[in-house]
Amino acid sequence: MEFTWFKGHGTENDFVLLPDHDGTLHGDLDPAFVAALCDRRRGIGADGVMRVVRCTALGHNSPAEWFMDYRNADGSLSQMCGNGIRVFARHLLEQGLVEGPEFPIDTRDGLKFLSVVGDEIAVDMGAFTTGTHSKVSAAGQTWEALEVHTGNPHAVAFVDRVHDAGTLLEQPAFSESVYPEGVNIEFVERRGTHHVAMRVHERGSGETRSCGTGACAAAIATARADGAHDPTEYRVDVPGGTLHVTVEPERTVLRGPAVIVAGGTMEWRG
Ligand SMILES: N[C@@H](CCC[C@H](N)C(=O)O)C(=O)O
Repeated sequence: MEFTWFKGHGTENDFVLLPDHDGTLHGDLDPAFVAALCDRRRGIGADGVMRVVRCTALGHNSPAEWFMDYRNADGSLSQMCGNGIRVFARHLLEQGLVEGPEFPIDTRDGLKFLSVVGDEIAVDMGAFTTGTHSKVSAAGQTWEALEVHTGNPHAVAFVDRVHDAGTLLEQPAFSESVYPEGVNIEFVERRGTHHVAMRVHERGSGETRSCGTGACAAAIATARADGAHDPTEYRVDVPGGTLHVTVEPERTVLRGPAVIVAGGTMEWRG
């Protein structure tokens, strides 16, 4: 198989982009191929793959021209990726496929609005919901975690130090009755006023260096603990850099760096 590909990241949450403007590639993107592509030893290496496809090619009647078809490193689908969509937006801008500085992109979680803010890209993530508390465990410790949905499911646990979560090489334990479809788990440490640090174990990808929907979930849980009602911006430090999340009563806006670092054509022989 021959592909055009690009590689990009947002705070080191990294992705392979596969342009498939007219939607001919879909049948080839089986989970085993995606997992091989994302493998850091036998593939290009990434936390996820994004197929860049026109909404019309999918038969979607959308105000957006482009659809982000997102897959995790194990080949599973997710509804939304906050860093991925910002990298996807950078790709569209660099390739002249959209006119900036503001434009929509469609996702499995619906339409998202992107904007260029200086060197960074922001995404209006839209509505979120919070739910129940349940327990998560890692490195021999157990914490209460708040259920937050930012397009995909999250469990947010406040810890003394992000280091307390241990190596995160294994899946932290979580409540399968609360999260029957799996969950992204954030370990969040308070650093100061409107400032937290976060590590994340992502559903379908393991520990990653950042997670945009996770940063929003962490900021939502922190705003809730702070009793914040007005729009409040939180700084979220992740191992791969820094994200900013504005929490409003009905929605969040995520902002941070998003870059394309390589691209070319490949003949896949894996
Ligand atoms: N890294 C992403 C989230 C990707 C999807 C997630 N692993 C899931 O399965 O829901 C982000 O930046 O939001």
